[in-house]
Amino acid sequence: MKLTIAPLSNVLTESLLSKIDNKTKPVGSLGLLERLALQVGRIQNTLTPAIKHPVMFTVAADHGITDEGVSPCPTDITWQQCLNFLNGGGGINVFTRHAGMDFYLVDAGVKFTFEPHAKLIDAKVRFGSRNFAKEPALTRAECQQAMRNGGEIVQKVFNEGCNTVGFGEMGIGNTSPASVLLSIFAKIPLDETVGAGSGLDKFGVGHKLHVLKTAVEKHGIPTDPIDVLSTYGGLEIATIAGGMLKAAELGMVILVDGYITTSALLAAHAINPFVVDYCIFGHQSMEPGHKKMIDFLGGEAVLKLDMRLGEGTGAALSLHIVDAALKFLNEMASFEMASVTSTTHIRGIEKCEL
Ligand SMILES: O=C(O)c1ccc[n+]([C@@H]2O[C@H](COP(=O)([O-])O)[C@@H](O)[C@H]2O)c1
Ligand SMILES: Cc1cc2nc[nH]c2cc1C
Repeated sequence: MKLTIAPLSNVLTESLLSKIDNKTKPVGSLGLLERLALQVGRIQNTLTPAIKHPVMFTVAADHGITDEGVSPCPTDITWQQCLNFLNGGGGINVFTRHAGMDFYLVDAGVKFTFEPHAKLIDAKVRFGSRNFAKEPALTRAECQQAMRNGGEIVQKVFNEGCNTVGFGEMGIGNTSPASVLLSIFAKIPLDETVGAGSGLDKFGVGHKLHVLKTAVEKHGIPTDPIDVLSTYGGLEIATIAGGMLKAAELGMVILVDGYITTSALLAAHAINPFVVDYCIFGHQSMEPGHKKMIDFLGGEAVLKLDMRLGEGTGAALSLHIVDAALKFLNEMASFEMASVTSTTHIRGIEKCEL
């Protein structure tokens, strides 16, 4: 994979900060909205950033590790939910419509043969990953193919005028690979990364932890990030990682969803750390490891809504806030325009009395 991701330029940082500080408000009073406006302004290298033709990719795949009883859900739910998405009835359909985002379901490796559909992108590498309790989940070639596929789907929407891409996923069992990736990339013991996923009880979580520990003892910890992703990852995770790297290379804004999507970012970050500069963490999921991922990557979540659905739902919801951040930057009056006495020379909350 070609790696030409530029770190964010500082050329406009001072001008953006001064534009933000000159809005008719106490300095810093729009909090995270100010940080988002600055970040997107720097990503797009403009004082008037804007979201254009935002697209959500919900990437789906099945996981051989479900043979070990690590999920409370039947694996058929993966393909059944995919059909639900294609019919427009999933949570992600509702929230992408609400956010004015285009939606695509990407089949990276579902154990099902779908009929062609306008909203379906066929990027199937194989019918599910292998059971990594027994053998590596993917070959390196399969993993790299999935990453290339992710890059290609992003390139296509970019060519069509999209500058903001959201990633979400669907895949029964995929909190297991996500927990292993968190443990390996952030160097956190598995005991602290494994959680309930889609709803395991404490005995189920104990079993999942045992399965994952045994698997990591068997295969060890590869030094190359693509080998980590091949051994323990999944096809949707690899596809998303490749998509994120391409989106950053193209200077796009990346909306990151929950636990599994962020595990893909951990892999992408291990390949090129600058990818994170382009990422907005849509929400902080209820899966306890998600906060650890965001902290490790030095990010902050836009929303905290006690959600743990995945699909891209948290990323889609966060677009409203990102949009509001860009609107204040573009539309709010400056002190000069509104003939309001400027307080921008006053730094520190205690002195900002408007
Ligand atoms: O996005 C999250 O933070 C999240 C947290 C827990 C579960 N999920 C969803 O639940 C499924 C995986 O859960 P599990 O228990 O089967 O590993 C998968 O389809 C995910 O979209 C998603
Ligand atoms: C119904 C259902 C919907 C989902 N969406 C993402 N993961 C899911 C898991 C289940 C079980």
